[in-house]
Amino acid sequence: MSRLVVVSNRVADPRKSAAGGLAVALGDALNDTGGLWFGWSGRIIEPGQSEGSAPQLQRAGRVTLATVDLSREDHDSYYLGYSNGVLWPVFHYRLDLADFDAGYIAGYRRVNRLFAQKLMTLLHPDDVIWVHDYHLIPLAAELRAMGCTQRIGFFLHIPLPPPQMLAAIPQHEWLIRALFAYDLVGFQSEVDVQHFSRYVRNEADAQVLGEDRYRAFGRTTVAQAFPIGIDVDEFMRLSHAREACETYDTMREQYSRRRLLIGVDRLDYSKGIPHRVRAFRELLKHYPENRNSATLIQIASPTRESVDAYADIRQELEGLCGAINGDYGELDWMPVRYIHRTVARKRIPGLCRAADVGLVTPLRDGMNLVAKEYIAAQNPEDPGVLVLSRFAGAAEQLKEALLVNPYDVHGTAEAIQQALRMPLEERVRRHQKLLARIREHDVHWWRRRFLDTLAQAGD
Ligand SMILES: O=P(O)(O)OC[C@H]1O[C@H](O[C@H]2O[C@H](CO)[C@@H](O)[C@H](O)[C@H]2O)[C@H](O)[C@@H](O)[C@@H]1O
Ligand SMILES: O=c1ccn([C@@H]2O[C@H](COP(=O)(O)OP(=O)(O)O)[C@@H](O)[C@H]2O)c(=O)[nH]1
Repeated sequence: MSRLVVVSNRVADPRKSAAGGLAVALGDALNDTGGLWFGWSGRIIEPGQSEGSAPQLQRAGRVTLATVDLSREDHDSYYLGYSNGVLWPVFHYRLDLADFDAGYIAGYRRVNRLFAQKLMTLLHPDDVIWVHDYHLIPLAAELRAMGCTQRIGFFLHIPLPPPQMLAAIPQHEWLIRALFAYDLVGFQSEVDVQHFSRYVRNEADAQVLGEDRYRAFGRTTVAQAFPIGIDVDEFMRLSHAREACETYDTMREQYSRRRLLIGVDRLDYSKGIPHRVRAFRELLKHYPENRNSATLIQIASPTRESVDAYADIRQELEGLCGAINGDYGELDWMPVRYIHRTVARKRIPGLCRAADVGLVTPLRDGMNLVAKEYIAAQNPEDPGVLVLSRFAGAAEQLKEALLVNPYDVHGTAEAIQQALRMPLEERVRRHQKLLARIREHDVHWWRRRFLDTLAQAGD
């Protein structure tokens, strides 16, 4: 059997918990198959420190982790600059936040070449290589230029914007051309595939060879949607572990007379947290029965703090939460509990189960695994209600959630009120359907379907 080689910017020990959907999902997928997981070590070498030449290898159960360090200059231009200052905002439809500083692209190319060079030394002839996310779009092109003939697949965890928006990136053509060095390109949702298809037909004169195959730039690739899932059984086991039960008991005890709403996100502008908090304020304003009762716990895990837009959103959110607590808080009740820390993954199921309403309202999101975790954590006999943005990739699958437009603050407040008032019978009915769907399309299904399609692509 071929060995699976996974490549992603972020690498995490799959036996330990991680914040961030990609690390969680890849850990779950690799735990199934074993293999090699290659990427950045998370360490930055400051000027004057020496850079090791070979990747560092570490055994983690059935998985070998192979990581490389990055120099400060490479980290800043490749990770903070081009990946998170250009690609992340544009791919999340935020042209206004993109920083098209010409300097970043050189670092992005350099790190992709460095990854390719280091990875080449570890490859076996029959390996199957699976590259992940926007940090590494040109990796296959670099590997091919170095003589790599193995099958290579790519999965984009974030949305692909419409062609006109993509075209705002000065290197858009180079990026899409680079995707054709892969045998298979996977997206989270059908909308993303449509955007890819429109781009390559209109901007690159691609020939469409059957439903999913495209020929352009002298190469053929297959493009399809593979919505990522969670490991439902593992998450349910986590829900019954000691830490989750303790968290659940504490929350239920503290909020026994109150209704609890939960949001769990990285503090990213794509997650729509300020819009959500405004919708919660609207709820308190228009439905006074929720005052002194409904409490929003918002976990906002720190992320990419040296990128300006992330510092701005933190300030905005802190101001908003403070204002709502000032306006509506009582001596014995604060409407918003805002926690700017990463909460250990083992605590997440207990928090979700204790909450009457799960708020997942990104302005744009590739998938959003928290939406699926919220469903998996519920008590099937008395489940909470998921309020989900129509702009999360998860909305294509989770139609029985209460779907909202997060820009419509008043409409979102109405949906929250509907969730708080929903009768038990309707909650159970919706939850059963949602649970069946996340079970059917879980993380194992995602991995199998992608790798089976990759095995056939290019035949
Ligand atoms: O590695 P970081 O810079 O700390 O960021 C964490 C991850 O964020 C993004 O996650 C995406 O992948 C999830 C799983 O497919 C998906 O549910 C979510 O919608 C995406 O935002 C990013 O794409 C990853 O590369 C980061 O590791
Ligand atoms: O404080 C936190 C915040 C998030 N997460 C986990 O990080 C992942 C976030 O994935 P998602 O796809 O929702 O969004 P991303 O952060 O990858 O954009 C989920 O598994 C969360 O349970 C966590 O363990 N602790």
